[in-house]
Amino acid sequence: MQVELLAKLRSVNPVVMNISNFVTVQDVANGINAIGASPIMSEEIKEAAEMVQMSAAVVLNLGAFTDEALGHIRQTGLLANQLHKPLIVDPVAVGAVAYRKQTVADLFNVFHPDIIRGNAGEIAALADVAWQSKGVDAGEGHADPVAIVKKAAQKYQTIIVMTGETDYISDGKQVVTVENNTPLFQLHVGSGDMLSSIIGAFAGVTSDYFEAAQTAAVVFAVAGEQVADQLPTELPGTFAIKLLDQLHLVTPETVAAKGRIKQLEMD
Ligand SMILES: Nc1ncnc2c1ncn2[C@@H]1O[C@H](COP(=O)(O)OP(=O)(O)OP(=O)(O)O)[C@@H](O)[C@H]1O
Ligand SMILES: Cc1ncsc1CCO
Ligand SMILES: [Mg+2]
Repeated sequence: MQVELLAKLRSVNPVVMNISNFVTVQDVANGINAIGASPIMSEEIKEAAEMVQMSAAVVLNLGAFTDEALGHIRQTGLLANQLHKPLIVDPVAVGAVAYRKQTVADLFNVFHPDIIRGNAGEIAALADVAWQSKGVDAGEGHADPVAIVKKAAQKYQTIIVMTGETDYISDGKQVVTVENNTPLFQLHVGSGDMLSSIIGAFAGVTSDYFEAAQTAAVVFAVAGEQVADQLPTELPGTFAIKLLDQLHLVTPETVAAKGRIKQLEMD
């Protein structure tokens, strides 16, 4: 983890292009803005080339796409690869809906994601590991998270961020964990979507995507934990508002002091 990346992000203010979902689009745009990057959302294929070109990173959220949108998603992913822009994919509910799993497999035949961010149910599904996903939520499973995240990273030759009570981040060889967090994240629909796009913001200011993914995960988790510490009880609405505030206020020094990030020993 390089906390200095947070200062760099804020000085560069990278443009992050998103194909988002209608459920969480506002939170995602505000999350990108609050951390110190510049969001732009797109729904039109005719602007894809120009918009990918002007962006520092591209995030494809597969939360609620139509058949028509798939052409745009496909083209944008392909352009991101061709123009060497970091490409982040959030494979929402890919463990719960077979159509989505097939769609993601088809998309990954067209373009290559540099980073995939999902919950345990989503990453287990991508890794072909048995798991009981539940809608957009992680659901239940017993497989070893370290094995899942490594298998997914190896299968797709990419960086995987698997979020949950502990976040697991792997490049297929190494695995890093982030233990900060608060259950309040789960009471706010779109916490994961926000993180996926914030990962894009970090990947927009470094060519080391493993580093970008780890730093984004720990910054986001520390900000959420700081908010939870200020609340007298579980207040999901207040949490959502204050999370935006804290993404803006959180400093590299606080993240360095409070971040519980560990590199696991691999055999
Ligand atoms: N049980 C938990 N306890 C604490 N923090 C959690 C827990 N589950 C997830 N988180 C944190 O919540 C954030 C979002 O991750 P999550 O796994 O919930 O994504 P998601 O399921 O895709 O969310 P969404 O679909 O609402 O966008 C991450 O920062 C993650 O670390
Ligand atoms: C609830 C929900 N449904 C489709 S996308 C979404 C937001 C979480 O990704
Ligand atoms: Mg999600």
